[in-house]
Amino acid sequence: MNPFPLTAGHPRLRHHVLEPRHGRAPRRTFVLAHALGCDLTMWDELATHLSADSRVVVYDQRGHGGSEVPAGPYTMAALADDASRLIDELQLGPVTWIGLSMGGMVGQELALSRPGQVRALVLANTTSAYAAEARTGWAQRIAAIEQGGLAAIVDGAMLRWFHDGFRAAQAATVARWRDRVLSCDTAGYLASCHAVAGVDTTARLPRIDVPTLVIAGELDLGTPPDMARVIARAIPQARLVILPQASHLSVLEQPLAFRQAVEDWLQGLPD
Ligand SMILES: O=C(O)CC1=CCC(=O)O1
Repeated sequence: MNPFPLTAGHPRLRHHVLEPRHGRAPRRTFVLAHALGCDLTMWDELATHLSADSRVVVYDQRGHGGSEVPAGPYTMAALADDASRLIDELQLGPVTWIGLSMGGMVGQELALSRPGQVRALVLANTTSAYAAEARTGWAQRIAAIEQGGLAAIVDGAMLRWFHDGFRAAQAATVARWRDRVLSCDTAGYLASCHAVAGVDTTARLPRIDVPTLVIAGELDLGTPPDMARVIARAIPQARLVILPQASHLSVLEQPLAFRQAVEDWLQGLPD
């Protein structure tokens, strides 16, 4: 566990480094980036699994979890710059990036702005842009939080994050993630909404020239499969996998299927 060693003048980011359990040199290095309103614990299960033979870094994005909350609004470029600094300062070399939702947006921006830092990408439950109607939805969400705090939006988030069957069967998990949203720093969440609402990589995606796995949840209402199709069509080396019975937080709803999709894809890549 490494607390806060990042450069003065930039937000300190809570992060953990899991070294490979087999004790030898890491096969790969992964960085895992969480969704809006979540934190690094979103990856507990996948990170444990990947660290059997690889180095895995999980971190809290600015405004989230145990990381600093600089004044907003944030931009996707700033979030990608945070990630780039983390990779540099931990001397991770080119990494395999796994990002879900906001974490996938940061992954796109990082691969575009710092191509030397990314050797492969997993973009899960994410988008490269929002249409006008969805951007209005983000403006409404921001206004609702400014008026009523995170309590005003948390139930809507649970409906987008978890499908009906999961909410019924896994009430304790849903309650835990609901609490996680409510315990977010409100200013950090709001500042991050601005970055997410402004994501805009679609026209640049053809420049991403690393192997990319695009994962969608068939029931995802926040970033539906059509958004994943746009990304997968635009990135030359992309593979698209749509997970059945998965909504927005697909790695929590379908951890085995998510992991299997990643493993199958990794098998076709060089170490
Ligand atoms: O909270 C949501 O509605 C879904 C979402 C969009 C970006 C993100 O990280 O989560």
